[in-house]
Amino acid sequence: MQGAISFNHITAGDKSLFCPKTSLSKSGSKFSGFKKRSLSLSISAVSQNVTTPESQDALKRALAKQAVGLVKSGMVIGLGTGSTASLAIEELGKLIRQGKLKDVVAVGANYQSRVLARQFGVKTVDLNDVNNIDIAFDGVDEVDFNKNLLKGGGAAHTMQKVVDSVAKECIILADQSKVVHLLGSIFPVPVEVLPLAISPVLRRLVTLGGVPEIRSALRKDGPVITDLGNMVVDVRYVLISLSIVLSPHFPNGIPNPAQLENSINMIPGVVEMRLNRIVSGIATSVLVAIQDGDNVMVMDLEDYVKIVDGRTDASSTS
Ligand SMILES: O=C(CO)[C@H](O)[C@H](O)COP(=O)(O)O
Repeated sequence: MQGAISFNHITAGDKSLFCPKTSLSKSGSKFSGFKKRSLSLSISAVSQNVTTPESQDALKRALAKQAVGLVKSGMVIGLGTGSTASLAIEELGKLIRQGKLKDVVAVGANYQSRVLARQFGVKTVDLNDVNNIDIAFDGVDEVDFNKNLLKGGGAAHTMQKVVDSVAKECIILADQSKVVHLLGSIFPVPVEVLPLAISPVLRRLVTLGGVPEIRSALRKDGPVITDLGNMVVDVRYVLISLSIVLSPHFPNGIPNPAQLENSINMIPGVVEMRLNRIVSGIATSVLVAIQDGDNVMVMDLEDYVKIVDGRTDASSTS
């Protein structure tokens, strides 16, 4: 059947999870311990929209469970920030409390992950106390089909990038609402900036074609100040909507994330922005969770893209 892909059915706890037959890990051990049976997935699953916060939470929970299933005793784990990474920390804590994992320590990228780790019984160490990180888990605001990542919705991207890049393996957890054709389609690009350099940086961002806005805090007057004491500027690339002429399907978004990341990170006063895929010891894996009727499925981004491509072919031939 065109657009269909074969999956293994994985049962984990009280939820039904699914994953593709392809392994996510070079070690090939990712899905050990799960019960498998075969399943055929219709392309209709990827066209469903995640519309309720409840269904999105279910996808994030499934991603979290899948991710911590990769952890082995004795590992050093990198903890990202955001609601998805927080669920992974909670699930990791459960496995440690149940005695299924021993001697696991974690490096939290930010205050949020360190606080949650302590709350859920995950021992934390400083990044400077470890020689390497075995696996890092992190959420994402947008991910494109080439694993380019737009992060920083929680103003935490600078240290996340450091932790993720130190990790031998970095697993990005994306519910299906996060997968986009072009980065910047939904979210602005967050740039962490030294407060004393804010004006010159804003001017340079404008010359690069962006429309920058200093991020304001919600429950504090004035700007968001990051864990590192800096400001965050959110940049929209409305001018890039000129790409509508070249690419009518993607009226907005960033055609070349690596180039834009390099240009912005070269501006003096910019601490960090994060668009480009992470190049670490082992290539980043992106797990995507999708809703298929009552079931939640978790798969590699590559397999998700295959399904989307199937949908494209099917509609273009109908
Ligand atoms: O980059 C981040 C924080 O700076 C988060 O990973 C990103 O915002 C995703 O968050 P969530 O899992 O809550 O959707």
